[in-house]
Amino acid sequence: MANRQQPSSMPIHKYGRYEQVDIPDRTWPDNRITVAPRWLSTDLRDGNQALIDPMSPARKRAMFDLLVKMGYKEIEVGFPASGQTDYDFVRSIIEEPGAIPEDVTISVLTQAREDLIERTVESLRGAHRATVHLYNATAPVFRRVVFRGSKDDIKQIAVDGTRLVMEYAEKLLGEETHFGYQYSPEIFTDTELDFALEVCEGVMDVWQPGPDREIILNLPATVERSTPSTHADRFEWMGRHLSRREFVCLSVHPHNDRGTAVAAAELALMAGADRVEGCLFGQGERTGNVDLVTLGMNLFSQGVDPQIDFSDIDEIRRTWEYCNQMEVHPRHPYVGDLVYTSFSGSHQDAIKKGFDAMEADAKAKGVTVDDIEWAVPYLPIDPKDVGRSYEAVIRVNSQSGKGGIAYVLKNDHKLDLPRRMQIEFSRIIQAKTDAEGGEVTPKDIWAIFEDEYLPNPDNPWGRIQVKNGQSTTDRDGIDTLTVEATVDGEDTVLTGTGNGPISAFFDALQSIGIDVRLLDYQEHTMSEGASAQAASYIECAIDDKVLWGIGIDANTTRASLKAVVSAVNRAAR
Ligand SMILES: CC(=O)SCCNC(=O)CCNC(=O)[C@H](O)C(C)(C)COP(=O)(O)OP(=O)(O)OC[C@H]1O[C@@H](n2cnc3c(N)ncnc32)[C@H](O)[C@@H]1OP(=O)(O)O
Ligand SMILES: CC(C)C(=O)C(=O)O
Repeated sequence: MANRQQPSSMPIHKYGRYEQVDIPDRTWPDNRITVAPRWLSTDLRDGNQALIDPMSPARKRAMFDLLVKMGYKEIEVGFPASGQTDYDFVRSIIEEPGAIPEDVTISVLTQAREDLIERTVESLRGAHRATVHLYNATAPVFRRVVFRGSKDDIKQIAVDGTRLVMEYAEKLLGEETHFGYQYSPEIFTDTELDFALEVCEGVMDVWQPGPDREIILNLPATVERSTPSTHADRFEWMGRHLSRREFVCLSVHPHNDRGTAVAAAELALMAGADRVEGCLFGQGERTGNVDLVTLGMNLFSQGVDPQIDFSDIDEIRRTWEYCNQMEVHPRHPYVGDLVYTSFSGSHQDAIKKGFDAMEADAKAKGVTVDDIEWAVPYLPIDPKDVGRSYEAVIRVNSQSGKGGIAYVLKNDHKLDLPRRMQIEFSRIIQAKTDAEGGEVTPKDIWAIFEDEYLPNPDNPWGRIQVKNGQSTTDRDGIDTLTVEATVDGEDTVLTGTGNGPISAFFDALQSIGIDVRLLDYQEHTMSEGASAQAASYIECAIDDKVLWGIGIDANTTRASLKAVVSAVNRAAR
């Protein structure tokens, strides 16, 4: 196959290849995610530490309450030794009765330095469920550049740090605190696997995990540098080699430097991870932490309960935007303004047909559309499930076709245009978008439709305005129609006969020199009940023109006569 790409002048010599894992009998590709993992939100820690303007106490509290309301049971609430703001926030939620629900565990991060550990553990006094999360970098470049130490020195930092956490917890925390421990070898993904394992084992030897005493080993892709598949290989390798595996909660903490954090988290779960750390909408250092909303909604869209409530996604977004003082991108999966919207014709056509088919399938089964499997093309989930309406599903511009325009008329005005009329009207809209560019809103579409097809009582246009009509049918089924109308500004009475009101009206129109031939006729009710309106569509040949008219009325005969008038007036317009 020909590839005409040419070498670029980019300085590729500056970058090394990421090392693969030797694990030919990997099993993760065959696994599926069938249940939600444990989630930890680090919005208040990793998310917060990446903000230009870190959250104020009020913004932190709003974020905490949102996370609790959504259903997160593990929440990293800060880095209390970083300063007074984080410390005070942790104290405030512990001290306020009921602020932290019984089943929610708060977690706090610290470096492996004694003074910081003491202050960190102290911040948790009185908490019901709390975890101290200790980290130190283990990756080669950090050993050399940051700590300037050997592997043994670096392992010792982790081991000593763990011992100090236990000592201070023993000293400062009472019986009321169900105390947990988490350790992270920083940039796990750049650390030699056997060394990462050795450090984790050293930490476990101190903590002594066992029944009712789990340890969380969190393996961060602090900077994402490999493909998600290699990331998964590393998780499978660790899962196979860790001792005391049944007491280890293996946690994944991807960042999004390559833009594949979501995939990295999902593949790590397939490779045995039990828990995911991330932030809402992918907030976090640089390109962000993995996006917990996308991960949760990906599960939902596969029929797996994320155990998190995303049903009011716009409220979640509003709170998030207030807390972070940032905006969610319009293309952000599941929440962006444009993610349930199609502009292009073929997408809109398929969406409209999809909605119609859903309705028909549900009707055939005698259930509602909410009871059958979602199958609308181009919409991975039903926008209604996250609190969105169908209003924005189709938006019309120069890339749109008849299906989209017909969808708007059906959805907003209950008008189910016949196919050839859709084509006719979409040409009218197309002429506008070609001439003016930009979007044509549903309001614009309706205004154009009304102007094109319906009488305007304030400013009547066209040769004929019908005021009243009466029809009688004789024993042979012949209709006689009498119509009071204004024709070219003159009040007049038109009479005609035919084998139905429409043909009688055509006959009446012959008397004023208008020759109309019926090509197609369709009608439908627009709503249920006594005050139901009907819409009639008529396609006729008038002189050398073929065009459609529409009539809307509570009475179907009147609706059909109005449709004829609509077509006749359009022909002369
Ligand atoms: C990957 C991550 O996201 S990790 C979390 C990072 N988050 C944050 O750093 C936010 C909060 N941090 C802070 O407020 C501050 O860094 C503090 C208060 C914790 C510490 O501040 P300072 O004492 O001024 O130290 P500073 O931030 O410069 O840290 C560098 C020192 O800590 C050491 N260090 C860095 N990480 C660790 C660690 N995990 N364990 C032990 N020591 C560490 C470095 O080697 C360096 O030591 P040196 O001064 O002897 O060279
Ligand atoms: C502290 C650790 C888990 C971290 O935030 C990272 O490595 O990204």
